[in-house]
Amino acid sequence: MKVFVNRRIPEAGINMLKEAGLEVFIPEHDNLSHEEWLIYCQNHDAVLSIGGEFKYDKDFFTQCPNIKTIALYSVGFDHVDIDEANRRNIPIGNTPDVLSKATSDIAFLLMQSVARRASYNFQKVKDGNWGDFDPLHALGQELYGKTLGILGLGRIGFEMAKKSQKAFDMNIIYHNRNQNEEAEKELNATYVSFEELIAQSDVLSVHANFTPEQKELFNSSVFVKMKDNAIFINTARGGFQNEKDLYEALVSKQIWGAGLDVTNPEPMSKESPLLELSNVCVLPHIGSATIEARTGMARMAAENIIAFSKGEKLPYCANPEVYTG
Ligand SMILES: NC(=O)c1ccc[n+]([C@@H]2O[C@H](COP(=O)([O-])OP(=O)(O)OC[C@H]3O[C@@H](n4cnc5c(N)ncnc54)[C@H](O)[C@@H]3O)[C@@H](O)[C@H]2O)c1
Ligand SMILES: O=C(O)[C@H](O)CO
Repeated sequence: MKVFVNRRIPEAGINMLKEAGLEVFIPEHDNLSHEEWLIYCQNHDAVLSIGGEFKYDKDFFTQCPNIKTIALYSVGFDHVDIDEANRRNIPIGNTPDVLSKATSDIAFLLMQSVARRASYNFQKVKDGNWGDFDPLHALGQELYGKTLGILGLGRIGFEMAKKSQKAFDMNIIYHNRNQNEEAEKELNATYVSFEELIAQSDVLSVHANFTPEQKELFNSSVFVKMKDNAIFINTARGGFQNEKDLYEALVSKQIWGAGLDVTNPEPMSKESPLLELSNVCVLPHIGSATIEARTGMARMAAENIIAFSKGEKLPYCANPEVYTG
C-alpha cells in the first residue's frame, strides 16, 4: 500500500509505517500547493494528513478515486466531508485523547494569561517599558471561585474544567449536545442552556467540535449578553467567532478579554486589529504542540493506516458508522 504523508511528523510514526512494509512518500518541502497535494493524493492509496488547509470534500473524493483511507493527524475532522466518505466507504482516522491534556493546558494558559494580562506586560518589558510600580495600571482579575462555562464538555473540555476547578476552585457550568452525567458527578458541573452559559460565565471556554451550522456562533448578538468581566477563550476552531464582532465587544468593554489559539481565518493576519488590544492573547494553533502529544498522534495515525493495510478496522475512527452502514 502506498502512503502519502503531506508533511514531516515525529519519526516514531514513519518508522512504524516502514516497519509494516508500507511504501511511504513525504515531499521534500512543506508548503505544498493545492495542485501538488492533489496529484500526490491521486497517486497513493492512503493519506496521512497533517494540517487543516486541504479540504477532503466531494470534489477531492471525485478527483482522487484511489484514496481508500485518510488518517488525520488531528482529533478535529471538520475539514472532512464525513457523509461523502461514508457514501464511498472510506474510513477516516483521527487522534483522540492523546492531545486532550496538552490542548486543555493551552486553554488554561490563555485563561490565566488574559486574566493577569501576561502578554501585554511581557510586551511592555520587550519594548523597554518596564514602568514604575503603579497601583492602578494593568490590573488583572483573580479566577478564584469564579464561574467557568464550557461549551462542549467532551475530552478536552473536561480536562480544562478539571484543572480549573483544582487550581482556582471554579464553579463549572457547561452546555453540550448531550448531558455528561459522569462529568457532572466528578466536577459537580451543572448543565445549562446556551443562553444561561453566555449570561453566567466569568470565563467562557469553547471546546465543541466545529460544524458549518455553528459558523460565527460567537457574534455581536452573543457578546452583548456576556458579563462585562467575561474572558472568552477558544482552543477549538476559529470558525466559532466573528472576529470583527469580538473586536467591537472588547473595545466597547462588553467583555473583558479574549484568549485565542485558533483564529478566523488561519493564519491570523498580522494586521488584525485584535493584535493591537492589550486584553487579547493569541497563539498560533499550538494546542497539541508538545513532544508527548505530537509523538502519540504520529503513532496513532500510523496505527490507523497499518490496521487498514491489514484489512482491519481503524482503531481510532472518526466515522465508525462506515463499518455498520
Ligand atoms: N487548538 C488545538 O490545537 C486543538 C487540539 C485538539 C482539538 N482541537 C479542537 O477541539 C475540539 C474538541 O476535541 P475533543 O477531543 O474534546 O472532542 P470531543 O468530541 O471529545 O468533545 C466535543 C464535545 O462538544 C460537544 N458539542 C459539539 N457541538 C456542540 C454544540 N454546538 N454545543 C454544545 N456542545 C457541542 C460534543 O457533544 C462533544 O461532547 C476538536 O474537534 C478540535 O476542533 C483543537
Ligand atoms: O484537531 C486537532 O487535533 C488540532 O487542531 C491539531 O492538533
